[in-house]
Amino acid sequence: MSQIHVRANSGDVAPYVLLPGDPGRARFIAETYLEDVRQYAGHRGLLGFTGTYQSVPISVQTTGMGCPSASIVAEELARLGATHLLRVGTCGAATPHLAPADLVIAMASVPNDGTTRQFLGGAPYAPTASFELVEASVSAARTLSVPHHVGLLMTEDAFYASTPQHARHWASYGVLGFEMEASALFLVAAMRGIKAGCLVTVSNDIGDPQLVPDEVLAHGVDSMTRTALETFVRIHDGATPRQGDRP
Ligand SMILES: O=P(O)(O)O[C@H]1O[C@H](CO)[C@@H](O)[C@H]1O
Ligand SMILES: O=c1cc[nH]c(=O)[nH]1
Repeated sequence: MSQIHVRANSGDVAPYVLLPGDPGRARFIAETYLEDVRQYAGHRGLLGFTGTYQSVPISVQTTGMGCPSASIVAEELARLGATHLLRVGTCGAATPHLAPADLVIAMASVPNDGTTRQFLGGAPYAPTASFELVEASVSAARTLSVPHHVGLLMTEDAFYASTPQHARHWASYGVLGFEMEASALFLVAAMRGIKAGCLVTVSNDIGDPQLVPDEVLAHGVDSMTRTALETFVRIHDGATPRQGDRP
């Protein structure tokens, strides 16, 4: 049955789904890295594509910006049979330790957003990435020689509310970068019994409207995407019995 927002049917979406916020990035990833691609959704600009990477079926689904949209997409993907969701996004750096286009592999995200608050009724909760996805992402980044940081993000609603002072305050608690979807993806995945992870590349400093130069960000998106695809290959290979494995 087609979902209300992600207008796809069961069988359209692969178990492994990359989640960019930006529909342009979804199309770019699908057309650049996947083979045998077909677009399965486009309603409301939530472009979705399925293809293969090294023979592993993989989808790329736009989340849109912010937790309300990302939580809808995650819920509908779970209903469509997705088992592993891996965000491929951008973040604002909270600390000078992060350079432009650096890769961050999230372990968890501070939920400074209204969507998780509504789901949880205000109860305290720590939205956390799947260890399987974190471990496979770190391993993939190491193999591909992609420099990376592993740690805490903050998810927020109001892009323009954050200031450098706010960022430095949260950096003193270990927050590396700010973005707008991870907390809801981690929570919805936990509620649905599926796995979620989040990779982000640094597009700017918090409170600084200056984006990193296009060619630098393109390099960050490429490194992040290759890391994400290799992550899914590892998980798929680990889950698929090879010849000689015991039944
Ligand atoms: O580049 P994406 O994946 O959209 O991610 C970040 O960029 C948007 C804000 O500019 C928010 O969606 C934020 O999370
Ligand atoms: O949420 C975000 C994403 C990228 N850059 C920011 O400053 N904030």
